[in-house]
Amino acid sequence: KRRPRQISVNYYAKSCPQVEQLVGSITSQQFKEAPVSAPATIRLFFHDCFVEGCDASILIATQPGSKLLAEKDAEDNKDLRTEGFDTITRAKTLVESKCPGIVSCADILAIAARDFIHLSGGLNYPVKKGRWDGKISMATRVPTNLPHANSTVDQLIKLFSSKGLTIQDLVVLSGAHTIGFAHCKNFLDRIYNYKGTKQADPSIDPRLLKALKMSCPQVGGNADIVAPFDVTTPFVFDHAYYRNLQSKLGLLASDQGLFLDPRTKPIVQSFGEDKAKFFQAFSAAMDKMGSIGIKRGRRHGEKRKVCSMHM
Ligand code: HEM
Ligand SMILES: [Ca+2]
Ligand SMILES: [Ca+2]
Repeated sequence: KRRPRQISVNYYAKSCPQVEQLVGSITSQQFKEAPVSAPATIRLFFHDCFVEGCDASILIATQPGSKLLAEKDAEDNKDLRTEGFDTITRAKTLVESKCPGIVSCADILAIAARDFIHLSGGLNYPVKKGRWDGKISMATRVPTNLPHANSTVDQLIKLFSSKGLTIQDLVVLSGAHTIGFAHCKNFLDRIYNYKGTKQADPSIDPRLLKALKMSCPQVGGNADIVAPFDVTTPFVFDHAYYRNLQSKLGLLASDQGLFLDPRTKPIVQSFGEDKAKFFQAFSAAMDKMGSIGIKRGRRHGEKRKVCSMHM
């Protein structure tokens, strides 16, 4: 008999009722010790869901000596912080000690991402569970399934639509850039040579431009330097991101583009005005993103014991 491919909030009610508490004890500890665990884990969840669906494929380690790279070793995933992976490893170890063989890595990642949104000031929305872990993790599948810092709004809309996400979902989920940081290389062209003009993008606030140029020299800069997405509240989950876009304070071309394109600009404006509306829409969009490519059963899925290794 085929079980429906759906997930539910009370999926572990009988098999592991304390799963959210267990994950929560790890996420709150991590948040205190290393606050960057919040943006790190939220981004990890996004990069998981967009490649092969929300199935913890992002957590698989490349086999030692193998030429076939796993997703996490793809160029686009090189900058995923270790704090995100560490959080999931710790949570999984604790959950396995109390409920062995029950809870998927994919579900733990979904719960942890929500925890960090809540810990950072966002809503504590309910997380559906019942995802199985995936059997495929290939670096070659990554570049076409993830957006890039210089993606056009048109490309972003097409990519999100290919995942079942709307234009509104694109704008809402980009609001995750209310926390976290980006490396210079992701906006270097934008501040020194926008579209080959040898000039900065005209849609950057001059003071922000000056500050970014100070942190990120055109050549010879330190590759580890990062700049905050939200210059006002980089560690607080709020709706400041949208206000910033209206003041030309977006960091990436893909961020600022949302205020330049007539299809997305009105949505940016409405979230800039209404925090509660953004929070509600963000919870709904995370639920939707968290349902991409769900696997159930042994034919397509597995329940890993260690998140970085297939069964
Ligand atoms: C819409 C297209 C998007 C593009 C082009 C994009 C691109 C990027 C880039 C280039 C970085 C910087 C990485 C680095 O330099 O270390 C980044 C960071 C981040 N992204 Fe996105 N992103 C997008 C959407 C999303 C979505 C949908 C989410 C989550 C729902 C998200 C969450 C984050 C977070 C939290 C960070 C900060 C990570 C950290 O500080 O460790 N992004 N993104
Ligand atoms: Ca995945
Ligand atoms: Ca913020």
